[in-house]
Amino acid sequence: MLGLPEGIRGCLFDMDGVLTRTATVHAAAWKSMFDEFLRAWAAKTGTPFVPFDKVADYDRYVDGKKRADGARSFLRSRGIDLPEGTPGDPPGAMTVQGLSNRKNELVQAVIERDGVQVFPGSVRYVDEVRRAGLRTAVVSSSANTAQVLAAAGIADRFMARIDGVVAKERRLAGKPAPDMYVAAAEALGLKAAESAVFEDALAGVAAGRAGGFGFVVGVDRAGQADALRANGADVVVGDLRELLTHEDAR
Ligand SMILES: O=P(O)(O)OC[C@H]1O[C@@H](O)[C@H](O)[C@@H](O)[C@@H]1O
Repeated sequence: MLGLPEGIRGCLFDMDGVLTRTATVHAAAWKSMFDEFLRAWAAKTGTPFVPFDKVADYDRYVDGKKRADGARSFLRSRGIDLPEGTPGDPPGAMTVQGLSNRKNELVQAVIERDGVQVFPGSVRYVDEVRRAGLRTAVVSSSANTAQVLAAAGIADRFMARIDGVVAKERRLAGKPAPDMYVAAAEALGLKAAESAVFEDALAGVAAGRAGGFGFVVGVDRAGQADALRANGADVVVGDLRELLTHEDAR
């Protein structure tokens, strides 16, 4: 048993923090990039340097969102209005795109250096889902999704992938809008009501609720179970293995 309601025929998995241990890599990269920037900004404007909080600021403004959306959202929280710039801006330039490029440089360096670890309970769960004949997709805001899935060795477990690259090509709104999840259900030939969403980010469970999905599973890796519920999770687990009955989980 998969711990899902009757009528669910497909599972839509977020990647960073649900399938792979990469949410912490992203959080650390956001912190390095923003702290470099905030120091320079404080010096330039003669204001105090207040560092990026890897837990509170990450969860509230950045987690689960497309890269530039996360950058804009955090800067807005500090009342900082930077020009948008262009995707070719040098990493670290004082534009939304320049800061986003710097963050990506840091993430890619860590992934190349350290590789990618999976959550074994999640891989086990995906395997049980497939064994039960349900369809599977990955829905990640990350433009590095293909690379991360390949490095983790789990790419072939998913029938569809809607990620940051696809969202850009198809002009899909990012999480918390439901559009990426809706596109994934469509790619699997399913209705939202027949699909379950698996998410560790507040923006992600909000997307699941907004899209009217059949079930939204919040995966609590950061001690934010109540916030996951408040934003749209029907159930919250610490690890996907908890959804399996004892028999399956052996
Ligand atoms: O910068 P990338 O790899 O395109 O990823 C964008 C976002 O992808 C999300 O999956 C992560 O939760 C965020 O932390 C990350 O910033």
